[in-house]
Amino acid sequence: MAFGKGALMSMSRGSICRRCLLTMKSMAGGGPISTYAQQRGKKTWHGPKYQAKIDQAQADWEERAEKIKKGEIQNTWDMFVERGYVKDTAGSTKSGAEVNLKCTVFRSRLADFNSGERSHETIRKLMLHKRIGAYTGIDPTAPSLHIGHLLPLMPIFWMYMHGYAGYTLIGGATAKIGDPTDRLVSRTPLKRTDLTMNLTKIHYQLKALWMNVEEQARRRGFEKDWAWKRAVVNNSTWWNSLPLIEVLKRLGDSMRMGPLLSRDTVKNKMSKGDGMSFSEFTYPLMQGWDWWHMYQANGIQMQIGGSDQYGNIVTGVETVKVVRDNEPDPAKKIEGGPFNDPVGFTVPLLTDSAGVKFGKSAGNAVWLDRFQTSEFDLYGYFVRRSDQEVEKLLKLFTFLPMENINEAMKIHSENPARRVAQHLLAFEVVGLVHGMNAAHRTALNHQARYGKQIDIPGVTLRMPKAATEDTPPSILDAPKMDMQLPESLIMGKSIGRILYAAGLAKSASEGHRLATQQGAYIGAMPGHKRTDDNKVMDYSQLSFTPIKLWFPQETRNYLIDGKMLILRKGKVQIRVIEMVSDKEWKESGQTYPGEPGTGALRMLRQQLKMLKSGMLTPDEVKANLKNHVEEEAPPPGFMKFPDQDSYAIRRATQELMDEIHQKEVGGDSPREERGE
Ligand SMILES: Nc1ncnc2c1ncn2[C@@H]1O[C@H](COP(=O)(O)OP(=O)(O)OP(=O)(O)O)[C@@H](O)[C@H]1O
Ligand SMILES: N[C@@H](Cc1ccc(O)cc1)C(=O)O
Repeated sequence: MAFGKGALMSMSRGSICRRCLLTMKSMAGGGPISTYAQQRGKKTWHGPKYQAKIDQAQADWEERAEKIKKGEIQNTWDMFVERGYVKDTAGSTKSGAEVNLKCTVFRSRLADFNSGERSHETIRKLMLHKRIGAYTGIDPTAPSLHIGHLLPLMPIFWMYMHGYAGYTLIGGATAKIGDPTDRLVSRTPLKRTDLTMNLTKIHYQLKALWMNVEEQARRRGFEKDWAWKRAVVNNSTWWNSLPLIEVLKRLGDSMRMGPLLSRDTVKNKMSKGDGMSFSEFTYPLMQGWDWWHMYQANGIQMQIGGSDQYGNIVTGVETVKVVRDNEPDPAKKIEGGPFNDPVGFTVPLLTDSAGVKFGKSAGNAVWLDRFQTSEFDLYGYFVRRSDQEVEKLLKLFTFLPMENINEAMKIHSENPARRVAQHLLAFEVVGLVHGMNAAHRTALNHQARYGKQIDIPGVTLRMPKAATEDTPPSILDAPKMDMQLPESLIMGKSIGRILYAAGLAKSASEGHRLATQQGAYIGAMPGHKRTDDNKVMDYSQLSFTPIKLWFPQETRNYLIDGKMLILRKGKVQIRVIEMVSDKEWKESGQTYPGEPGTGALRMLRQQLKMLKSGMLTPDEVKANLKNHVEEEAPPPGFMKFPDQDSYAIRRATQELMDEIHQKEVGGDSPREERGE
């Protein structure tokens, strides 16, 4: 929240002390519009238009709080409790008593907070008064999110739809250490290329999820306004440039060893497990520092996690307060107190039928990546849930209002065998994870496969239009991101050919065009110059730089760990390419577009051979070629192949056409007639 003149004037009603003024400003502005600079009272001036937006957002928030108080709308926190999202809460108001309540205007609001009350109540009031920001973090220790991750993400998504800031964090830095929580044996260190692959895939998965959240918000009638804020962040962004001395001074001096050593994870791992490394021991402090970073930079005052994260969240609350209160520069100090203290909560753990936490470590994950768990299987998983748990899951995993859930459960109870509630749940989850088109398509596929009419309350199933060439590529139906390509291509061929082979261009020449027009990107440090030694992307932090037309031998400079290349076209078409030896490539039986001796060229030569030997007639050859030839009518005596740009293909086509001509009409071939 900035100190525009207008805001200051409108704030000057009553006698507000400076500290309360600051608190009030951050309270109303909160997540999206209050930053560390602003909370610590640094005056930033905005233009009148921007200021008007801020004032409007603040007025809307206060109006909303009034409506909640009158019982006209529900406090978001109460909704969380009602739907079963809240397991344990963290953060208390003890420091609230320290706030100086001299001013008259603000006293009543601050008085809402009682010193030492339960964090549950504090959060409720905080969410009433302040547009806070919240985050949940995920370490990219697997190549996909799974349905267990959706659980802490759901309250983040709900908060976004209700006007709070929703942040999703990828732990590029923390994944290098590995969270030791609840483990007796340390995690196997991730290979650098695996970490890069995982974080690239999870980054785009989260982006797709957020797009679907927007779709769900529209579906449910939430009106998006200027103050809504969401983000996908990676903690490598700050850890890669954070001096150790700053962490030790701001945090290390004040954190006491006693409480850290007495944590169950530490005690158990040391006494019953394989011991604890120093970096594992500091993991919760890293997570806490993440929170501090986003607290001061983005107004993120809340952290949400699965119930196994409770200890880390409690340590995080402490970390944020300690680092905040250790600010040596008085001008930068952020006030403590009920409006500014960090709070958090955990969601219950989603378990399988044997009561085991769903997750990658337990090996029972249901993945959100459609190439790991198909849309059909994800739908099927939710259709199979029992009658006892379906209502609970509808509350947790859908944005359906409670009235709709109650109504659906009523219809369900009339004939449970039809599994109406389960189909509603499956339809909504597939809609959230893969988009509404996928939800309709998958439900209809289920209907066709099992031959039973599916009834989903409030939904008329429709087959979505198939994507066409002209439909802009969407992140939701993007092809598989990870692929392999052989060394001879990556190390020896032009970048245009590589783009073609990776499926990012329709032909090698389009690949070249992309490279000359800088329409494609490579995973690399941004803004490098041709002479830079270190162009390679940091393996824990995704960064892109436009591809230029370079010599084939240049591509090797961009290989991550000598064997991985990341390419991007547009915003969402990504390929994470593992370079394999030519021998491995051959053994795998794969081919890539434009591969010498494969595809069109090989087929053309084969057909020519068989035509010449009389094994095939000209009509048979034409029929065989049909699928390979481009749609548009070719000029007479000529066939157009998609990758005709290649000289070899052009030549082979011509030879074949000549042979067909000779066989059909005899005499000279068109080429000979033309004297070529
Ligand atoms: N089954 C689950 N139920 C609820 N929350 C979960 C579940 N699985 C993961 N989470 C939460 O998702 C967030 C990220 O979890 P994390 O990256 O540790 O995934 P994970 O699959 O639990 O990993 P691992 O099994 O390796 O510990 C954490 O807040 C975690 O508590
Ligand atoms: N420790 C969390 C992931 C996480 C990482 C960094 C954070 O800031 C927050 C959460 C987990 O393993 O589940």
